Amino acid sequence: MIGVLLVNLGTPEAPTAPAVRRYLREFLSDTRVVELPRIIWWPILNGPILTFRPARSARNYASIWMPEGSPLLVYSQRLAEGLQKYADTHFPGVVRVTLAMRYGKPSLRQGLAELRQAGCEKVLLVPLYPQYAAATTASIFDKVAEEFRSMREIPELRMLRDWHDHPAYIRALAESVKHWWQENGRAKKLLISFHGLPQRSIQLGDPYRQQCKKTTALLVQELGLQQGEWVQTFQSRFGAAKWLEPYTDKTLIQLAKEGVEEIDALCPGFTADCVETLQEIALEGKETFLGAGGKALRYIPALNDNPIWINAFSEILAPSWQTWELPENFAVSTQSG
Ligand SMILES: C=CC1=C(C)c2cc3[nH]c(cc4nc(cc5[nH]c(cc1n2)c(C)c5CCC(=O)O)C(CCC(=O)O)=C4C)c(C)c3C=C
Ligand SMILES: [Fe+2]
Ligand SMILES: [Fe+2]
Repeated sequence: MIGVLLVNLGTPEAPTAPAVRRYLREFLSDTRVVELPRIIWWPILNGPILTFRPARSARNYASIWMPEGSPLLVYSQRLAEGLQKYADTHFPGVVRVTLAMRYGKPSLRQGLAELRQAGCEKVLLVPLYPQYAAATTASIFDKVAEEFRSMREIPELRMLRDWHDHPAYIRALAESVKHWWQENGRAKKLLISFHGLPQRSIQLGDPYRQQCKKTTALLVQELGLQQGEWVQTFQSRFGAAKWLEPYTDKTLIQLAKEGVEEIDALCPGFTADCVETLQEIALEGKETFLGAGGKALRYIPALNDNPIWINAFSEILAPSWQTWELPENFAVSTQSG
């Protein structure tokens, strides 16, 4: 059996200040995420941040919480189920898909244990981030390696490091945007917003900005957009340091001032909708844009569990299954739906 371990960031267990505090404490204690010396960071984290941020952040989560739970978890889980169904149809008995979170639950330890119990000697680790950053992708790898330290027999491991320029990912994004335009109409401007990163991370060697740029270039080409019909930005600034620019919120204000009336917003770096897309862009971003004189900002949903994406993602993952010990004479086809 080949195990596919999908891993996303993690999310609070409830939209309440105590649950958000637990989540932020684990997340923001990761040295891959905040690269400051602990002697400087610890008092800031345990002082102002964990005192004031949980309540504000909990309100943001409450505004987007689903009956089934946090959108990030709900959509990631549905994606895992969709991929399992695909695998059961095209590679029966060969692939076991499960979801884990880097922070919180379901934990990476649980995910690895589940795959071991299912008899997977091979594990394909799939961080759910199309663009590589040390803060996200490498942090997942670190945690998996840490879990391995307490295991006698570790599985054979592969990692899908990133897929920022994979044709199937670009096609899925373009198709989902076109489909959305058909149903909802189309604004003259497409805002393409990625999660930000401190500028220092790029200076230290993260390929993240370059990969975001490439995703955008390929996507606008696939959509046939001309200069002026799109703009790429970075959102979710945190703390006082300089983050990647242009900032999404400042760009929204500037566009409104320039007389742009309608914007469609897409966040291609997020495979699952979450507080960063549903609250920060669809709610707060819209408020910012309208407050500056814009008329409409319409958020285009993330790929989530869109069947277009489940098929495309399977196409991205299948080569690993195919080349990684399938039963002999196993007929492989990823072409048919
Ligand atoms: C403090 C530094 C942060 C870095 C560096 C960072 C990088 C980074 N994050 C994502 C994806 C997501 N981030 C999400 C939430 C979130 N991110 C930070 C901080 C950093 N992120 C915080 C404090 C939070 C929590 C929300 C808040 O309090 O504002 C989420 C959503 C989680 C959810 O539960 O919905 C995602 C997804 C990427 C891709 C990335 C680097 C490229
Ligand atoms: Fe983040
Ligand atoms: Fe945010």
